[in-house]
Amino acid sequence: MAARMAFSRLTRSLCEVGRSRSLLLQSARWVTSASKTLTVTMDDKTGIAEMSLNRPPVNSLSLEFMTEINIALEKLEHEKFCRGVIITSAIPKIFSAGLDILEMYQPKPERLSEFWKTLQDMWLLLFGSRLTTIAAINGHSPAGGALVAMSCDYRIMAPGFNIGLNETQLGIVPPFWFIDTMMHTIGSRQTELCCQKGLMLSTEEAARIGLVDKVVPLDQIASEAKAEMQSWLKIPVAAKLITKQTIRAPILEKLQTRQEADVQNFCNFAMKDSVQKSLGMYLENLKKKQKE
Ligand SMILES: CC/C=C\C/C=C\CCCC/C=C/C(=O)SCCNC(=O)CCNC(=O)[C@H](O)C(C)(C)COP(=O)(O)OP(=O)(O)OC[C@H]1O[C@@H](n2cnc3c(N)ncnc32)[C@H](O)[C@@H]1OP(=O)(O)O
Repeated sequence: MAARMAFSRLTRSLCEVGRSRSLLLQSARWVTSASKTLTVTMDDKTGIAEMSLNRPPVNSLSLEFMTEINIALEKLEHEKFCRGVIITSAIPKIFSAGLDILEMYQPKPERLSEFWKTLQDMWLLLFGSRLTTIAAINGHSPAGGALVAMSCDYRIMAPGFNIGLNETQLGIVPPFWFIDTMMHTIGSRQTELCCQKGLMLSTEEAARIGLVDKVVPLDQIASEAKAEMQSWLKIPVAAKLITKQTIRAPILEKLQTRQEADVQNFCNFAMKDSVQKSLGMYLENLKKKQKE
């Protein structure tokens, strides 16, 4: 089943190489989508796209923001000239603060399930992408931010920031597919240590356990991400993609086959009084911290 899905995805990807050129294409470097919160540019010469997250103050992932990201990811996935995407942040010192906690705190039930479904879709698109994906982590990257980074093929991070799945610190549980993504990246023992304690690791600690692949100074992160991408793009595309899909298909399939149940579990869990109380206290502490 997994192999069949991987194969049909690959076939679809390769078929797209026959399609006509996008009308949006005007010059070597073009903007495929630009809004206040998301800019996606594509270099037609290299096939490298850059997706820059820009939702102040902290790039937290709201329903609308993730919808925008998903549309952009799908567009790139289907753009025949695109071969890789670098994901980074336009906000100084923050890659992404993870899920927008306000979406989970005192939510409207319908919106809450939509929110979760959109997050699932974002992960499925990114983790299952045919493109080579590199996270240029130029700021803090807790929880959902770490998920975005871990879903990429390669992570480059600047020193002075933190990354990790800190959910338990908020009194919430990292969903199984967050954990699976981390296990895929750093193995099960390190994942257990990191997830149970909700550790936020420094860049150097993250690099030591393989959560981050390369540490480079902040001012070199963009150029380093491009150089790294060039080296990935030299590998024969089909061989690289089939290898990626072989490794990732079972992990993707685990969520694909229980997406509905996962939405239901999440909504039930998030609506619990105890969880709402934890989220409320966490939000209050975040605000207090600002005043101190
Ligand atoms: C089947 C499933 C079963 C069960 C699942 C159950 C539960 C679901 C788990 C879901 C998984 C959750 C994933 C997540 O991503 S949860 C979010 C985790 N994120 C964090 O904990 C980060 C919190 N933020 C910070 O640590 C800092 O803000 C940060 C990013 C280091 C930046 O610091 P700083 O520059 O000093 O900025 P401030 O802290 O002053 O923040 C500015 C402003 O932003 C607000 N804010 C920060 N983070 C968030 C956020 N994640 N969501 C919403 N809002 C956020 C903060 O409150 C400030 O707001 P203000 O109004 O005061 O300006």
